Amino acid sequence: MRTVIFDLDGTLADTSGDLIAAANHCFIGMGAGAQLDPQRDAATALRGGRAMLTLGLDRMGTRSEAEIDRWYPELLRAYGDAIDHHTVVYPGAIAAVEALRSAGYGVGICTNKPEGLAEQLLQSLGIRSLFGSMIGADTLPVRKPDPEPLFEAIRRAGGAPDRGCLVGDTVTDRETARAAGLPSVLVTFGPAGGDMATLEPEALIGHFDELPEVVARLIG
Ligand SMILES: O=C(O)COP(=O)(O)O
Ligand SMILES: [Mg+2]
Repeated sequence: MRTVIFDLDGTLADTSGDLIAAANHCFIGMGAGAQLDPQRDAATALRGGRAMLTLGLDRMGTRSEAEIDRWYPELLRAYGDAIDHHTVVYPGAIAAVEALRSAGYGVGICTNKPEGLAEQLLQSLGIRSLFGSMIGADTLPVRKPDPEPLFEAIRRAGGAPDRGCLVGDTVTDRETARAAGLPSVLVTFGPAGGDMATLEPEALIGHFDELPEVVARLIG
């Protein structure tokens, strides 16, 4: 079976608002006040918790790996407590996934969010059952850009590892697909959308309406 694997943050859903709220909770806990702005820092948020802590601690002038390690668990805890207050699925994402399923493709998720939080978010958005597989950052001993989580997401969705593609929003997704020898589709509707073309993916989409046709062209 041909399979389409999706990244989660910044691809299927705009999770930046809840991620930034969790990071700002940490900076307030450090006594420094909110450091990240939901609009201006959205692209950093979509690169994950450690990227947000790095940026905020840089602004405070107190960045260290030890401080990032110390606050990362608290960030995840705060995020899990309010995971779906601001988060929205991108326009057309559900319809595109349903169209791919109807056309006979397997669909799954490969994210660098911890698996438990990714499951919680997908459940609360009501979209978990659309996907035949879900591989998170800690599901396997390795994470993206290692190709193995992508291969495993394809296998668990019932597909063949040499007949799939990855839809994502960052250089990490591009590198994962390249390492797997599979085509990537990058979305341009997110906060870093303007930079996607420089990564030279096999395809770019500005709206999910374009995805079924692009997938058919790339993997048949
Ligand atoms: O949390 C992250 O590091 C990014 O998550 P993603 O892989 O779903 O974009
Ligand atoms: Mg992403």
